Amino acid sequence: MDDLVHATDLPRDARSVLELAAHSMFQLFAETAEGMMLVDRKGRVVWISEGYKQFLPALGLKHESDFVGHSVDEVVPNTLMREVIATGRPILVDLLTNKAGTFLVSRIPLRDERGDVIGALGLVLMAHPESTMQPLMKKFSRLQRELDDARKQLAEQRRPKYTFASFIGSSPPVIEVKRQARRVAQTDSTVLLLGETGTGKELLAHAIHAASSRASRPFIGVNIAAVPETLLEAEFFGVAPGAYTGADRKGREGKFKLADGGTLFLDEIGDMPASLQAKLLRALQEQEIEPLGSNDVQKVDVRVIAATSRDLSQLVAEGGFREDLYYRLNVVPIRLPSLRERLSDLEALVESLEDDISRRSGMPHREVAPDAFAVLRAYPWRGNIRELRNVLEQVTMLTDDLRLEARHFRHALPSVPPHVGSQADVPGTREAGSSLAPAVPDPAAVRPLNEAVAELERRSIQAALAATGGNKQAAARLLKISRATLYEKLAQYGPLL
Ligand SMILES: Nc1ncnc2c1ncn2[C@@H]1O[C@H](COP(=O)(O)OP(=O)(O)OP(=O)(O)O)[C@@H](O)[C@H]1O
Repeated sequence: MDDLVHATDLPRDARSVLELAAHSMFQLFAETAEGMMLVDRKGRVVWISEGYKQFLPALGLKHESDFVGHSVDEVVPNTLMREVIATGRPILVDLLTNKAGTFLVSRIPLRDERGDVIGALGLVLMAHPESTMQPLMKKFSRLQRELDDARKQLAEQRRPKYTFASFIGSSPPVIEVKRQARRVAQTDSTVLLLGETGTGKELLAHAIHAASSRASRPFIGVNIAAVPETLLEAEFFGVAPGAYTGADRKGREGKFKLADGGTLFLDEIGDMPASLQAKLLRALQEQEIEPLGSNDVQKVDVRVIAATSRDLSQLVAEGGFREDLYYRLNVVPIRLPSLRERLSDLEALVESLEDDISRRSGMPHREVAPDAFAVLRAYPWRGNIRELRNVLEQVTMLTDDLRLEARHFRHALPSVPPHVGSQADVPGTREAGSSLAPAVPDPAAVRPLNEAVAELERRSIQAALAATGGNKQAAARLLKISRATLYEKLAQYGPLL
């Protein structure tokens, strides 16, 4: 606008270009807007476009002369044209509602060569936008809903996921584990959770955090086995700005920094590469980290809970784990019992897991029959509670029956001899590992050895993957084969999960 004010200072041809531009803009607006009006500095309507005439009947007016020449407030209820003239400030987009309906409007002050307001231009950009703009409004409300959901999810994630009450079980080894965990929650000591895969180490780590004074601060977990070795250092300690080109150019905070003030859960600590063990030890001892590509040392305040399903002391003896780091982590070791050691918790666990499965899937709650418990007790549960959950989920999805019986579980647990859970079997007392009489084989069921071996191999891999929630590294460990061999077998047998 200032440029236009000083248009008189321009050479003649430049001025005429500006005048032409203003003229053609005026024409363009008059033709493309649904309606346009001009008011003078007193707020009187001096002109309306052809298009504007369509609104007159809805405003209760018959002729153009009932509108033009009148004060704009008289003929257009709720207009803000006078305000624009008084302030000299445009209202570029506004919704005007009056007896004629709702309109998307724009109001622009008009100035003379000295810059004084001499009137205003009113544009009806869209009539009844509530219907025309519906797709846009819908998209907007969908985005708003998604934002609200994401906010809720984030708040949910930040809230402690599990408490001691979520750790189901009242067998003596579980009572002891909970007692130790409750005690250590009151301190800032490093905790080392030991136990087979799926025994609830991560759940217990959450519960310790939730019962500690750090509960309102973040709980950050890293599964060391799941992160490629080359990325681990950046994952832990972060990357300084400018250390890399590309996506990481701006720098990135590491998990230690993200857990500042809270708890850092280091799962599968036994898989920590030797090259990073010294740096981790320093972070634990000094509570200091050095992001990749930086010479700056940053202070952090982090409580570490580490977990492993491997025998760390043996790893130390074999030279695969630093002894000093082992002692630093092993301040308060807590050993979680395997499911085989606490079969008396099986019923409570099944009840709670079934509740959770039906709640999440929206399917009805299933009752588990006593003969089914006999089958569940006879199974070795190498994947522990995670495997129990997977089996329950699998069986629940495969049937509509509200009562899960032994027959439902036999398919999922083929290694349990067929007579277990049958009428002849007394349910209840047998623990895994007890000697069970093999069933008499039917000659028709005997298959060529290579086929039978392949089938057994396939099922074992399937079970290991189910037990580890699809974690191939952990599955390979359960099967006591290398990761490369597992990949070979997966290629041979096709997708199993
Ligand atoms: N005591 C328990 N009560 C209820 N659910 C449990 C219990 N222990 C474990 N779970 C459930 O079993 C699954 C596996 O538990 P979690 O991931 O904590 O085991 P983990 O020992 O950390 O396994 P991994 O060593 O493979 O990482 C989770 O779904 C968890 O909620």
